[in-house]
Amino acid sequence: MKPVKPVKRVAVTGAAGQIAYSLLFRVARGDLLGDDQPVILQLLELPQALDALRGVVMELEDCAFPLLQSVEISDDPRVAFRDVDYALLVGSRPRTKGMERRDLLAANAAIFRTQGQALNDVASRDVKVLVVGNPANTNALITRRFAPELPADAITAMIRLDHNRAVSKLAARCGVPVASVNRMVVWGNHSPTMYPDYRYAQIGQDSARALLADERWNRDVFIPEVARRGTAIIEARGASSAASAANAAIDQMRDWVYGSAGQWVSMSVPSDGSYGIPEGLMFGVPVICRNGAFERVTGLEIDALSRERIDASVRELMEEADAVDALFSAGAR
Ligand SMILES: NC(=O)C1=CN([C@@H]2O[C@H](COP(=O)(O)OP(=O)(O)OC[C@H]3O[C@@H](n4cnc5c(N)ncnc54)[C@H](O)[C@@H]3O)[C@@H](O)[C@H]2O)C=CC1
Ligand SMILES: O=C([O-])CC(=O)C(=O)O
Repeated sequence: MKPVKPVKRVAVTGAAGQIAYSLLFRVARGDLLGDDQPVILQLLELPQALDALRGVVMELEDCAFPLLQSVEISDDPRVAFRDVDYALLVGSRPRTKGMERRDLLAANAAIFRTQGQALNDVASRDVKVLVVGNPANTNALITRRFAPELPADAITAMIRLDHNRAVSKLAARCGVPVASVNRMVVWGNHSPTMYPDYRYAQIGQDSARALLADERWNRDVFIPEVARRGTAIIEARGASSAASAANAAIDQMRDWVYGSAGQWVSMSVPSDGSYGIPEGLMFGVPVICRNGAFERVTGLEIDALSRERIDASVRELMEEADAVDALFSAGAR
């Protein structure tokens, strides 16, 4: 038996929602932090969802997870975030048919301002925060803006679901196992402007692009279908992706904590100004995780298509950032 480590506190917001219904059970059984890491779950919900959340807690209890030390619930972020080591910010309003993520901006700006302030004031100084709730990149920008005392790289947004979708699609097209694909990149916003980019992808030791040599499939199938996959799932299921989103949240946070074993993974992180992405913008880029930190992959060539796609996401995120500025300067403070 492995030695038992000191307990870690994991906050999850939107804990009575559909993503959390997949996420919490996997965190409690060790999929996030490992099978020798005891956890305390600190769950945040809106007051009207606390009864439903009590039902979820009963189910967690009924699993008798050996690693789950306790579960606390609250409708106050200053309680739910106290001393947390990891925070998964899932709670917000999901997009429904016909809505784009930008439509959700105003409602969510207030939520992520309050939660940013609470993290700033009461979370562990080493906290790692992953924003899942849409519009994820801009919600993360707001969280970061209101948590100025946390380290610059403490807050990331999720683009791992798009990364996983891109890996899966490329593997299927090439008829290879997903595990043989490395160096996939998804740039930009978690929205239809994202840019899934397999120019550097490897299948085993080989270049995917050399193996595939199908630029038409790239432009007409791969990029649009990965970018619109969330919409396709809403249309098919009548609800937005949940189990795959929870899985991606675990993948992104686990790699951040324990490392990506030399693999490139995509994460939305504050831009350092490289690749022509304005500094500070929360933008999907390739990183390698090691020693509890992410390192941006540098020096990739940006060709004409890549420039066009990256610039589209930059424009969209700049517009969202301007809209947030306008909201806060119009009295939301
Ligand atoms: N970044 C990504 O790749 C993905 C993001 N999403 C987004 O994740 C979010 C959650 O999705 P679902 O779980 O399906 O939604 P859901 O509607 O099933 O659950 C959301 C939960 O959040 C709660 N909530 C709302 N405001 C809150 C607040 N201020 N504090 C605490 N809890 C709050 C609600 O009461 C609800 O229980 C949505 O914004 C969705 O669009 C979904 C899939 C992928
Ligand atoms: O599209 C949505 O609203 C849900 C989502 O983010 C995804 O599945 O990628």
